Amino acid sequence: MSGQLQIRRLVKSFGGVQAIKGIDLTFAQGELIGLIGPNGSGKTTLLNIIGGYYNATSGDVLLDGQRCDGKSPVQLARAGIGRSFQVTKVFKRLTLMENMLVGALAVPGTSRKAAEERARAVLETLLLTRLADQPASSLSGGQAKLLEFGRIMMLSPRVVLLDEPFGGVHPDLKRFMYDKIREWNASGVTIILVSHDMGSIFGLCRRVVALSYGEIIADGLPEAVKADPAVLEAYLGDNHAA
Ligand SMILES: Nc1ncnc2c1ncn2[C@@H]1O[C@H](COP(=O)(O)OP(=O)(O)OP(=O)(O)O)[C@@H](O)[C@H]1O
Repeated sequence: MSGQLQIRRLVKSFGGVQAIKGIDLTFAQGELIGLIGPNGSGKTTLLNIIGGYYNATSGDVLLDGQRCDGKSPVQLARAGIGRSFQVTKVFKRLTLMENMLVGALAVPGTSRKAAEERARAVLETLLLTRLADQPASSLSGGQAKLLEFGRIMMLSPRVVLLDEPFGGVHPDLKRFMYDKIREWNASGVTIILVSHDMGSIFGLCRRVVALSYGEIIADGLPEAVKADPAVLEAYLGDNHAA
């Protein structure tokens, strides 16, 4: 299994709001794509559909030729899709260690002992060891982001979907996350990064897709997208026009 994603004529409506308006995109295995756009442009909705959390109103998403539809987090983990959320979704009443094991143990053939050892090593790199046996409800926002990132590190992902992964994270650990993202990418993992932190997007990604009101307004090399008049207009609106 590789990690190729194909999005075809995708539409997502919430009542009268069309959040995604019929978009087509193909991401090759091993691409590291930055997904940008002003607030409400459809970035999180697109990740939620790719990750199986929302069903599309029409159109489809294929992962290595197979539709990914309405799957549970455990099924997603098994399929090799790692995901972080804009509003973190850690299991608050479980300990950090238990959180780390949830997805990892869903992968067939994983022994508990090996998973625990790996989880301890990952928690250590994220400076969360002393909290391993605490409930996740005790974490700060930045630490919860790190725990989600750690859960992805427990899988051997082929696709990683990151929605604002750096919010509130200490700069040293942010650098660690950058390194890990580059390492995943170098080993052929397909990564989609949604972030309002343009330094991260333009520092990490070799392809940037810009959305506005549910449509693709630019798709290409970071420098070209950054200078694209439609992108400047979407972000700056009337100020830019003036
Ligand atoms: N569950 C929902 N129910 C109703 N409307 C929704 C829902 N989720 C998203 N929307 C609407 O869909 C549109 C796209 O929202 P989305 O959260 O995908 O944008 P975004 O680009 O991720 O924004 P932000 O940068 O603020 O996170 C918005 O108009 C939003 O209000």
